[in-house]
Parts: sequence; C-alpha cells; structure tokens
Amino acid sequence: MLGPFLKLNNGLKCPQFAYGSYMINRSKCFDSVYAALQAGYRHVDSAQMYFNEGDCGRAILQFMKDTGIKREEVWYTSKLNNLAGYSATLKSIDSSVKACGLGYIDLFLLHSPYGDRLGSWKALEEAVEAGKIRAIGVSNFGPHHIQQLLDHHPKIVPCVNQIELHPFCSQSKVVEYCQTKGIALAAYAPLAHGEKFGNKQLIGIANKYNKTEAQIMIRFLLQRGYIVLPKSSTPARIKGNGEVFDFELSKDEMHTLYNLDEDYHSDWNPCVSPL
Ligand SMILES: NC(=O)C1=CN([C@@H]2O[C@H](COP(=O)(O)OP(=O)(O)OC[C@H]3O[C@@H](n4cnc5c(N)ncnc54)[C@H](OP(=O)(O)O)[C@@H]3O)[C@@H](O)[C@H]2O)C=CC1
Repeated sequence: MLGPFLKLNNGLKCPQFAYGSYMINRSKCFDSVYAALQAGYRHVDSAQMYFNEGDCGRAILQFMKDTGIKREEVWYTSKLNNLAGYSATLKSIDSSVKACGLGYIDLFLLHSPYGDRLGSWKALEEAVEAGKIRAIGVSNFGPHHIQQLLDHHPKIVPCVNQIELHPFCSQSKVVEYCQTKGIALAAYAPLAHGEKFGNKQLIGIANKYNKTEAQIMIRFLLQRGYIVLPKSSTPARIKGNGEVFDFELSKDEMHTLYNLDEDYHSDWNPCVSPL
C-alpha cells in the first residue's frame, strides 16, 4: 500500500493517499482504477455524480479476485449527489451500495451543501447504524454549513470535509475550522487540473528532488496532513503520482509552497454558498 493511514474521528483508519475517479472516460475507468490498485493505491474516490460507481467497484472486486487481497484492505468512498432529504437519501444510499457491488461503502459524503442537509445527514447516520456505510462526512462545506449541522446535535459528527486544496488554494478558514472540530480534510483537484504547472517556485523544488511538479503538489498536501486524491487515466502518471514517499519537503519548502496561495479554484466552490 502507498502511504500511511489517517485516523479519523470515529477511530477508523483511512488510507491517506487515494485515487480520484472524476471525469474518466467510462471506457477507461475500470482499467484506470485497476492500474491504480496495481500501483499500490488502496483508496478509491467515486461519487454518484461521476456515473462510475459500478466501474470502480468492478475494478476493486476484480483486483481482490486476482490478488487475494481482502475487501477491508481497500477503502471505497462515494458521495450523495442530490440532498433530497431523509427518505430519498435512504433509497439513494441503497442504490450506491448496490451499484458498487462491494457490500458496503467505507466513506459516504454529502457532495455539496446544496439541498436538505439535515434530513439527508439523518439518513446517512441511519445507514451507518445499518452497516451499509462505515463513515460519513461532507464535501464542499464551509464552516457555517458544518456549524449548522453540529448545532443540531447529530448522532455522528462528520469525519471528513472534502474540498479543493493545493498550494494555490489553501482555504485556510475552512481548514482551521475543520481542524478545531476534529474533522479531517480531503484534498480534491490536488493538481489544480495541471493549470498551475510552470510556476517557478514549484519547478525549482521539483528540480531539487528530481520529481515532477505533480509529485511536489501531492507531497505538499500529504505533509499538510490531508487525504489526497489525484486523478489520472494515464498509466504512467497513475504510477508516478504515487512515487511521493521517498523524499520529504523541508519546513522552508512547505512554507514557500503554502505562500503560493491565491485562492485559485480550478473547480466549483460551494463552500462559500449561503446557508
Ligand atoms: N468533491 C468534489 O466536489 C470534487 C471531488 N474531486 C475528486 O478529486 C479527484 C481529483 O480531482 P480532479 O478534478 O480529477 O483534478 P486533478 O487536480 O487530480 O487533475 C487531474 C488532471 O491532471 C492530469 N494529471 C494527472 N496527473 C498528472 C501528472 N503527473 N502530470 C500531468 N498531468 C497530470 C490528468 O490528466 P490525465 O488523466 O490525462 O493523466 C487530469 O487532466 C477527482 O477525480 C475526484 O475524485 C474533484 C473535483 C470536485
């Protein structure tokens, strides 16, 4: 397995290094997830919105069959697309569990704050009690969205907030809030979709370690303590993005990279949407 585990606030240990599966051509998804597992990834990030829960699940099941690794050795995350309230969410969770074919989902997130957050959260809690999901969290939630949830005294506190994070997007307010509440951060679009490659400081650090800019961005996020979800459907990049555990960025380099922040969002940013 590539990288360490991160202990979540519910005691579960989640692989910190993960494979992001958004926007993979459907014909390539099975092969890409399989290649990631072969390269040592043990956490796959999917979502209802990606229409690939079935492809991700099939790749995991095939890999288990081919290698003998057990279901509990792979962490599978998915996300609720439509926060349509309690009853609809219960049904939607069942569809996701069925679609992946893995028996249960390790981590299930509210994909965004849009919709009935409180009703949908109650359904997620119930699915944990029923053993369909092991851990629950949120994505694209700002502090005010999380605080509203906490003010309603949920049975289960979110264990993860998945947001856009990379050297050019530090989201320090959301990060600091989550850290004070014991909520782990998961970094999506960790490569900013490649849109910031070419930055001088990034290139300088990459040259020093004989690594790519992508590897430096991933390593930076790992050292920040985040779950990191790089996506690629190119086999050589899938493997290369995982080659980040044989060097360590210095304090000064971490500082330099952190200072590249320019609140640059390469994707949507529902964190700032009103309650
Ligand atoms: N919760 C949410 O709202 C969101 C969650 N996510 C999650 O985060 C994951 C990652 O984010 P994503 O949006 O995919 O963006 P990333 O920042 O991971 O960038 C992916 C892009 O970078 C390219 N790339 C990957 N590795 C390299 C490399 N080593 N060198 C050069 N280019 C590279 C890929 O191309 P190629 O595939 O051709 O190699 C692809 O075009 C998603 O897949 C998804 O799981 C993402 C967005 C929103």
